Amino acid sequence: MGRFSLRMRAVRAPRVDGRRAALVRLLGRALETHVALPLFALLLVAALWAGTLHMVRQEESAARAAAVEATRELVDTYEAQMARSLSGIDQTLRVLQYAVEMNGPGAALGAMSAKGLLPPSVVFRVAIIGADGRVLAANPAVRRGSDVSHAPWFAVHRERVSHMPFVSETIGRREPHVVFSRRIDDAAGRFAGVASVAVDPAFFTSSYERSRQGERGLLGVAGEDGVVRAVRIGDAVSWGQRIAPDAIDGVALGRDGIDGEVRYTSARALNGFPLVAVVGLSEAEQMAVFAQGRRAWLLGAGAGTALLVLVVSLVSAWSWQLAKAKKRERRAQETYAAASEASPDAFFVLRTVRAPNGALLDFLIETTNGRAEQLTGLPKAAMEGRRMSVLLPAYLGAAIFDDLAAVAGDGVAREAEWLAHLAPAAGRWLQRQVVPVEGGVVTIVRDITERKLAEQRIRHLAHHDELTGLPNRSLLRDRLGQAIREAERKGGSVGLAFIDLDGFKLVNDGLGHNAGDELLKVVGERMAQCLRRSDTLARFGGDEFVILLPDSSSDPLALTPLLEKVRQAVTEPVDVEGQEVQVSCSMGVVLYPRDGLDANTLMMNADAAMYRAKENKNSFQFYASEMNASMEEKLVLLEGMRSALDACNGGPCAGACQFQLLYQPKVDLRSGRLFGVEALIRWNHPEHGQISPLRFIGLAEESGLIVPLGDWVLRTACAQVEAWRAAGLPELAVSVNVSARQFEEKRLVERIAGALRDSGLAPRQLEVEVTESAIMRDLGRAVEKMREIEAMGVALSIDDFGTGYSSLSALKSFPISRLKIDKSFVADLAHCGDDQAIAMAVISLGHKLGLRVIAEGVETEEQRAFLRANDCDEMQGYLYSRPVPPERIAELLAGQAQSAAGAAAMETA
Ligand SMILES: Nc1nc2c(ncn2[C@@H]2O[C@H](COP(=O)(O)O[C@H]3[C@@H](O)[C@H](n4cnc5c(=O)[nH]c(N)nc54)O[C@@H]3COP(=O)(O)O)[C@@H](O)[C@H]2O)c(=O)[nH]1
Repeated sequence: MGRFSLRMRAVRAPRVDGRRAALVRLLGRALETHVALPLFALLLVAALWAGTLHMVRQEESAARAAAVEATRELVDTYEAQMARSLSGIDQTLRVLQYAVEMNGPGAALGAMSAKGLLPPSVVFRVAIIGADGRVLAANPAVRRGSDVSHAPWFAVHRERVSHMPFVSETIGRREPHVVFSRRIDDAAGRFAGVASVAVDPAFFTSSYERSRQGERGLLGVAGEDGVVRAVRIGDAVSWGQRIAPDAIDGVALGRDGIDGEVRYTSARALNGFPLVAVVGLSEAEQMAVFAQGRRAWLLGAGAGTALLVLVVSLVSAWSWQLAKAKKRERRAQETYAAASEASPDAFFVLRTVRAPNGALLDFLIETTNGRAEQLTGLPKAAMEGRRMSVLLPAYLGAAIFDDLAAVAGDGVAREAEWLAHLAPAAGRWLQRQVVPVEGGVVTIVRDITERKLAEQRIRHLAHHDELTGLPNRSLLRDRLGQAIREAERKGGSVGLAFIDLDGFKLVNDGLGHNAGDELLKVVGERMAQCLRRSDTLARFGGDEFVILLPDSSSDPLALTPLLEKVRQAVTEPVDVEGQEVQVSCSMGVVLYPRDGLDANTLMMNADAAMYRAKENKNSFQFYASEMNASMEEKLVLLEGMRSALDACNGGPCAGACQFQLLYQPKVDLRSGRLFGVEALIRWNHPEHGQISPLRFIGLAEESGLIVPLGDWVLRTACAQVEAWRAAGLPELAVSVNVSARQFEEKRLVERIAGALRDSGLAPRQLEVEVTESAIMRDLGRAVEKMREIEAMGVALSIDDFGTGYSSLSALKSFPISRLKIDKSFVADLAHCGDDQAIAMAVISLGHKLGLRVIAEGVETEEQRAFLRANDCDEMQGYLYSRPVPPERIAELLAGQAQSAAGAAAMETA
């Protein structure tokens, strides 16, 4: 039960809370001006109209009461007047009766006149009528004997004995009148005639006062028979209508039968006469003042209502707009609060704290968000409502306060980045955005540490070499520029050394790029250790390094100890992937201002000096102005080579072909038989004489010209060997050197096939010599290509074997037939144990792989003897023959053929 009731409460509570909240919301809404004000205005309008209508009703009652009272007063007055008038008329009738009785009908009027008892004849016409109905006497006089016996009023008296006066209806067209009459009896009581007074009906309504009764008031006399004897409405007097006055002695409101006007009417019976006095006041006229007042009241109330509605509408509309704006602002604040809570940025809404004179003293934290808590390590409650100077005591003198104050001052947003020093954000890069708001500023703080680190990384990458971490070309340029400016200012000197490693290519090509990279790193570190902190060692790419000595001596000799130190550091052996390698370096050195006044000139001259040093290798060379000539010389040489080749290929402006192939014989070491030749190119320059391939093959390789040049060599050699065959000389093979660039060229196989096809040479008579380094540049691709060449039936041999760093395991997979021991190992073969060991190792290795081994550069008998003794298969060298023109080979071949023929003959003999 307990659990049940608890659960019930738990279930109900939210509904009750919900209802209460809805009620509170409703009340809250009702309290909003744009709702409360119209409601209040409605009440006000209702009260205004209730008051107004009440007042109107009061006024109306008063007006109606006044009208009733006025009617009553009027009827009193009129009754009194009529009573007096009727009494006078009746008096006249009685006197007439008496005069007739006393004086007889003929003298009665005279007697009355004599006594001044006749009423004015203008209003009252007095007459005495005999029993036969003939007028006996009248005042004013009428024709004697006029007969009125047919008049109803005469008949009434004749027929009936009554001592009451009779009042006729209003009669007569031309001169309307009401006849008042009394019966005259003789002494015996018989009917003797009638005394009459005819009165103008207007007489009865002459007391009509426009000031009291208005234009449409009513004043009149009616008979008890309901027939109006005289009635006046405004100025119009009429008679004969029928009315039924129902307010005898009272006041009634209604429409009478005379003109349909609604009137307050009152009637009084006139004592002694069968007449009723009637008074009426037009309701419209009586209520006119009230109606006017009512209109004014209603207009006032209407105007008040309209004004109120207008004011309330305006205020409500304004208030509604205000409420909407507030709602929007509230929503925006809610959204802002939600967004700011979800934001990765810290927000601080800061209000300015100012001195009475307006000077900015401080900022007060109004609101902040969760991220701000993390950034400052303070809970929101501890920050909100506190001054910045309390939370950050040092901030008033710091740049951040100046920033906030500036934004609060000029309303222009500002941004800044800084490295935080205070925990918990110490060491982090922060960015602040200060934005002006009403009464303060909003500061948005973002942690940009990651971005800063990335920027630093990018900056470092942009200015440093990725492999060695040394400054790169761009940073070196910057520093060189700076050093030049500094030296210019101080009158000092700057040293610059371009360094190129000798033999690096061999390591890189032979042991692979990883080994090359390792070597570069070690050499870079060693060179850097030789320098001062203020010096810069940069890597320009490949195996090129540059040393910048900003505060250098102007004497080149003073630099030599440092350069020597660097040179020695480089030449120390390096252990690369378990293999000891050794490189050296060639350095070209320049000095500012001696060798150039700007960075470009200095770098160009250092490069030229380095190229000169490269000629000797493992040395340094100071720049001399004539060095630049060699660069130009190179260009001239290249251009000459192009046109020479063009000529050899029968180009349009072809002169004589300046290239020539010499052939160096290759002989079998045991038999001494010439079995092949190596084709070696020569350039017979018209001005410079014969130029060694050592001078131009490198340039051809560098420029790419080696490809067409090599093609020419291939075709010429094939054609030559075929020519020897065609000349009937014994068959021999020709080997052609294929440089690295040639070997990598896509169409090499196609070119070889083309040379064979075009010359008609058998593929077995052609051998392609490739250096170790050319193969090792891209081992996979090289093996693939060698297989294609082998598939054509063309032999392959490895030139200069031992000078590179061939992978011995890879050697097995090479489809080669011959290894050539480099002449550098052969030169000291007779004396140098190392070279002997190498030669023997190469011979042994070659044989183990099933290859023939040839030694080149054999110049002496000792060398030949050693090679022969160590089972070397073949040789070439000056000992047997220098490279010679084809004719000489033909002679040698012919000689050999002759000797062979002689020997055969001797054998046969
Ligand atoms: N890609 C091509 N390279 C070529 C071609 N022709 C020559 N070369 C290469 O040029 C380098 C220099 O050649 P060269 O001056 O012709 O020197 C060769 C021989 O003359 C020289 N040699 C031969 N016997 C001896 C000797 O007893 N003593 C001695 N000091 N030198 C001797 O050796 C050079 C042959 O070397 P190699 O090619 O390694 O067999 C040279 O590297 C040539 O390869 C060409 O057409 N294409």
